[in-house]
Amino acid sequence: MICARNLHYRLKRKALVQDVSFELQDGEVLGLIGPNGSGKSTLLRMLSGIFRPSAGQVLLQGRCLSQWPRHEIAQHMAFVEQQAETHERIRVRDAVELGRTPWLSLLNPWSAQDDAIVGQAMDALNVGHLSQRIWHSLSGGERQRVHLARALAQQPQLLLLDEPTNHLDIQNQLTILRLVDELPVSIIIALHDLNQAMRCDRLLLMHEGRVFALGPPARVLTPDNIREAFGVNSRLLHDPETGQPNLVFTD
Ligand SMILES: Nc1ncnc2c1ncn2[C@@H]1O[C@H](COP(=O)(O)OP(=O)(O)OP(=O)(O)O)[C@@H](O)[C@H]1O
Repeated sequence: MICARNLHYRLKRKALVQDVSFELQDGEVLGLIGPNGSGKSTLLRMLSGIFRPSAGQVLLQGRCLSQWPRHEIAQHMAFVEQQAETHERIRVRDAVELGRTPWLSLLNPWSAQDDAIVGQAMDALNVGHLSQRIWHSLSGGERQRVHLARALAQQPQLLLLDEPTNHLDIQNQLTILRLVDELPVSIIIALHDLNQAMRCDRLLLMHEGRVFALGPPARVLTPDNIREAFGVNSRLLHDPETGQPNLVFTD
């Protein structure tokens, strides 16, 4: 689906991301974890094509991202940034409809099918009741859900999500995590909550711009890795009823 080959990103003389390589399989959910400033957002921006790598390559379906026309990238992947902004005075329904832009052309004008796709995306994120509200009047969590609805309306095969549960109350966090579990697309999701990260198929743990560990959650979220990367002690407990693993932390 998407492949990072020896990606580097330098700003002036500072290396923000160094030598990151991995390959995402179709349908896989890869969790991106790491302390503040470890390079997660910078990596996501390179994968989305917003940042051009200083060295290395992003391959989308085997072809270098820099060779893809912008609208074709948008037909394949959608990116929900951490503090995504949008135009002033735009209504929520219009913001979600923007997700259909990559699919529209003179030969392919807006149709009832586009209306239906937008409606489904709004229902999935529970923002239908906000349809006529001005985007700027929304709360942080409502904005986050509208951005996610816009990304779903884009019908991508790959979703890049930068801390999508930020700002959300617990019910909406669980809604997003359930969507991530159920959507039949590949997903790369940056998360700070390590217990939420445990639901991913694989985890990429970043530390100081580099890959510190990559693999299944149980192999990445070890007490040693957590201590070295985050500087905290942890223990894995199991829920007595469900048997689900749960990390608890001490400093
Ligand atoms: N425009 C910039 N100028 C200077 N340094 C920058 C710039 N943008 C990012 N950085 C630095 O690059 C490093 C990586 O930032 P990045 O936002 O990718 O980290 P992150 O892992 O996403 O952090 P967080 O968990 O806090 O969101 C940080 O040290 C950050 O301060």
